[in-house]
Amino acid sequence: MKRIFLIGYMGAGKTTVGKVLSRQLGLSFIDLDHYIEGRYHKTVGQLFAERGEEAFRDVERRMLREVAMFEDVLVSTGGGAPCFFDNMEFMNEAGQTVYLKVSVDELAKRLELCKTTRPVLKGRSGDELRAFIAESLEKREPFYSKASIVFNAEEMMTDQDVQNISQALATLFSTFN
Ligand SMILES: Nc1ncnc2c1ncn2[C@@H]1O[C@H](COP(=O)(O)OP(=O)(O)O)[C@@H](O)[C@H]1O
Ligand SMILES: O=C(O)C1=C[C@@H](OP(=O)(O)O)[C@@H](O)[C@H](O)C1
Ligand SMILES: [Mg+2]
Repeated sequence: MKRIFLIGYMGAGKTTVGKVLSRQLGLSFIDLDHYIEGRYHKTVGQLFAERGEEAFRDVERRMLREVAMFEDVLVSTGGGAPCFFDNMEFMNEAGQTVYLKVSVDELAKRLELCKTTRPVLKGRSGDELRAFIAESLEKREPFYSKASIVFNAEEMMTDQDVQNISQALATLFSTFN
């Protein structure tokens, strides 16, 4: 039985890479944000606006435990998920965690283009956006770095990169199973 959690900052590519990697590994794919949106019939933006971040984190915590009941699955989490409650320890016990690591400059570049769907970044741009990313990434890094595998995701993932992650995961699974 395989269960993988992709973690990392907003814009690291968890949703994008997760889809490809799950196919490569023959696993079902779940994006935790999309799962929450389906269960609550609301977007993440609406949940933040209507209930606030604290309530969203509680929903996220519960939905993470729900998807972790599934077997042979790859779960792409939201960027904040590993950094609240004991979620990171929980994921490490439930499966293998893979941190997609990307620099502040690259994240700022990517997120400038797709920040509207991310309530945490609302109203920030340019230097302010970059400074916000730098500060929050520093706080989150200690959680992310508890992952079983840290992968440099600075550049657009090539097929070879996906192969490399798959290979590293296969080695880990053979160690643990
Ligand atoms: N490896 C990558 N290299 C360059 N851009 C990427 C990469 N992965 C994702 N992107 C782009 O970055 C943005 C955020 O990707 P997404 O998969 O939604 O990230 P996350 O789920 O980690 O927040 C998207 O516009 C996507 O096209
Ligand atoms: O980092 C965060 O606090 C968040 C990341 C988002 O997911 P992505 O990392 O997929 O953008 C989403 O869960 C929500 O907007 C909050
Ligand atoms: Mg995502």
